[in-house]
Amino acid sequence: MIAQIVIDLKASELNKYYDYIIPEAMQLDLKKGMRVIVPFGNMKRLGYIINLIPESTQATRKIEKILDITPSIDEELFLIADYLLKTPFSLMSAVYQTILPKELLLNYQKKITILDSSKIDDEIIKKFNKKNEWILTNKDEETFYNSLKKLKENNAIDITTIIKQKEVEKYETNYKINYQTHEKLTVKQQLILELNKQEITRKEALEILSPSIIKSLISKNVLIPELITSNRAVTHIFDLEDKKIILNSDQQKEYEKVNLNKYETYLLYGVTGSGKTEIYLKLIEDTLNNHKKALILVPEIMLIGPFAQRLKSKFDESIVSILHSNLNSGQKYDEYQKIKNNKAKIILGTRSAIFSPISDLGIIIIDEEQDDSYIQDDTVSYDTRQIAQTRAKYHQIPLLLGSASPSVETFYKATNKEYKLLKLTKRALVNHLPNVKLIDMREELKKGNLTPFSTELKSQIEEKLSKNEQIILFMNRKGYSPFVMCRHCGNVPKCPDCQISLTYYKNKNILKCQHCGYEEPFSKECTVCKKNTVKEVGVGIEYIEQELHKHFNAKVLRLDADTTSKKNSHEHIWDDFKNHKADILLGTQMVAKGLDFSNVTLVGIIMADGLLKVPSIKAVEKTFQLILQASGRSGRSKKGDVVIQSYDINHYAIKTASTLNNEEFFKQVLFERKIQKMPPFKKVSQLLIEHPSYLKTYQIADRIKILLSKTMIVLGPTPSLIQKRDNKYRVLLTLKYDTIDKKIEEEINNFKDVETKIYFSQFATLI
Ligand SMILES: Nc1ncnc2c1ncn2[C@@H]1O[C@H](COP(=O)(O)OP(=O)(O)OP(=O)(O)O)[C@@H](O)[C@H]1O
Ligand SMILES: [Zn+2]
Repeated sequence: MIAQIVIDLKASELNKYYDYIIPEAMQLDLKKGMRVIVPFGNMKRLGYIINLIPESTQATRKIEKILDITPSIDEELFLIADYLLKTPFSLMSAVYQTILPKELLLNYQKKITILDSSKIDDEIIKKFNKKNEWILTNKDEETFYNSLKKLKENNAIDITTIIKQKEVEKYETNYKINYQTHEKLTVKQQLILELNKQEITRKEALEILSPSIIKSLISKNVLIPELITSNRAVTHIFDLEDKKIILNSDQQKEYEKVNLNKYETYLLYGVTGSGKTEIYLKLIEDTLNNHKKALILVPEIMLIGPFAQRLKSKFDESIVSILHSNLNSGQKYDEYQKIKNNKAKIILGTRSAIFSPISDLGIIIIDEEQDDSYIQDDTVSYDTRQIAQTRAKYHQIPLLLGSASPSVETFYKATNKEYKLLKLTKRALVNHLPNVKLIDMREELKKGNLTPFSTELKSQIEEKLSKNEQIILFMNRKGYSPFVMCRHCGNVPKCPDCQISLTYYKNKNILKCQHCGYEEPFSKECTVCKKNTVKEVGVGIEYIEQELHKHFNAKVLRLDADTTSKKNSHEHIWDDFKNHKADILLGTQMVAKGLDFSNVTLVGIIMADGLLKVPSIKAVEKTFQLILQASGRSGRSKKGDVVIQSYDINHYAIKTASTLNNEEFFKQVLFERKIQKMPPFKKVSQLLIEHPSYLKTYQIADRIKILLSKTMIVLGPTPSLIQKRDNKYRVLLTLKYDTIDKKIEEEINNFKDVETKIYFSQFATLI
């Protein structure tokens, strides 16, 4: 028997199957979808078994080791992989890496051992440890590549590959306490018997006893150690709540339209605060009663806490599994095992949880379906909603997309009956949507108001504070100011890699690139003219925070990427604000959606038009959605207000959002998209072409344009926002089409060489 294998190495030249002989002894155990170790060139590598075939003339080498007891890639994951591989330029190895949890991938290390030390230079000898071994770091591999190659040829050293699974089960020690002892114990040793417990973890024991006492207790057979698998469970800081809710008649009517035994995509389109979550919970309950499992996706970590609280309060905590990027790899591994072993019945996670190995899946719910974070546009690119459809179809179950401001594409499909539309038009706890005021900030300037708060917003903040009600302020610009400039010569410090202006952070006194994270210390001295005249331009969230303290006597919590880098910080901020430990929550888009604080009666959107200026084909759509979502945080259980500040009050996205008029927005945006040949009418992708010569970059782009124009609309070439990077010029082509053939990949690859790099962005997210 022969196995066709994809090797775990990301390179387009290796993007094919390799045939390997299956040794006699493995024939019974080996199955399609298992991970194995194979020799590849002069190294060892992880491989995925894609096919088993009777014979092959290509196969000369043997599989060395099987890593799985049951296949890691099952029938359903293969289906998803096939789907992902239809996208041009997707690599097999990258696709399998994406659909499997990272914790199942392997770490490769090269180990050098000395065969003949007389042939080796001192500089290299120094690198070896006492055991005469040297484990290469990535840097070592680069630096010493040539010398090591020579030494190997001269038989001075041997090179072997060590392969380790990145994460494995963790064990810890538990002690059983033996009360039947006849040993004489000291006073301190006696402590353990006063606990009145059958067993104790080593950690707990160490809190009351010293290691030496524990040791002597073990020798006296009072403590009996045993190894248990440690549970690196995800912990929460919130308390469980006791909320019993009966669906109101509107909710009940829409809930009943969902058929759990049939594949169908639904859009639950309900105004903010209409109680979509309650419908989800009811459907999850029904799914569990059917002995099936539920998968729920939320767009960002901020929403995990609130949702986990609802789930864990309503259902048995132990059947809920949680997956997001803020978990450490041990926790992820344990959650993955919990799902694989069928212990988890409800799986709540962010984007990549869509690939969780769930058998007997009964429903998939995607909350805030309009959110961009459901799209990954990297080496592997996918729209989570489409993967969810593939899974729902496979299991013949419903996919429920929920939103108060659906994406234009989803809304279009729902109105064309491709999706079933469920609608909630009223809030659950109050009779009205909030009262919205749109403020023209140009008028404020004319009146001489130079603060970031309009007179209206200021007086509303004062009023709410005096009533002890809470306020959410939304500001989508990070840092203290979006850039700094020398007032003398006009120089603007830029990122050396991306050529994008650096954002100023006053607290840390640094300049930082929003694109790649590059940082440098801020200095008032201009690098060009050497005068001390560098100053900030424009305002960001840090500045707003400082101004809030200046103008109001209120406790402020800030929620953005910079205040949430620590573990559980999202949950702390959410919990603190919920318990009224602060009056004002100031944040980026993290505060805009999904959150349900009953005491918030005012939402202020500091700079609504700033959203329009984001370089994205979806800027208009996103502006509308974010304003509508943010407004929706106000007045959810008592009368509420919203103040939207903007320098451009006439743009239709801002106008329709300020009247909470989704229908009018969709009418206008669909009209515009139709003329512009944009989604949902055409698909839009991009190609990025990079070359060291300016002229050549454009020439190549033009030739590709001519080639592709036979089958699609091609716009460009236009310079990318990051015009030059790593000494290469960058230009973009925009492609508009109905379907794209994987074959264009081959044609375009013909243009690639050592100097020419070409990248494909399926969802046109390159800048
Ligand atoms: N039938 C009901 N009876 C009592 N309270 C309800 C009911 N339905 C919803 N609620 C309450 O109304 C509030 C809003 O509900 P929920 O957070 O589910 O809204 P949502 O539709 O998800 O809103 P958003 O889109 O703004 O996130 C919650 O506090 C919820 O507990
Ligand atoms: Zn950068």
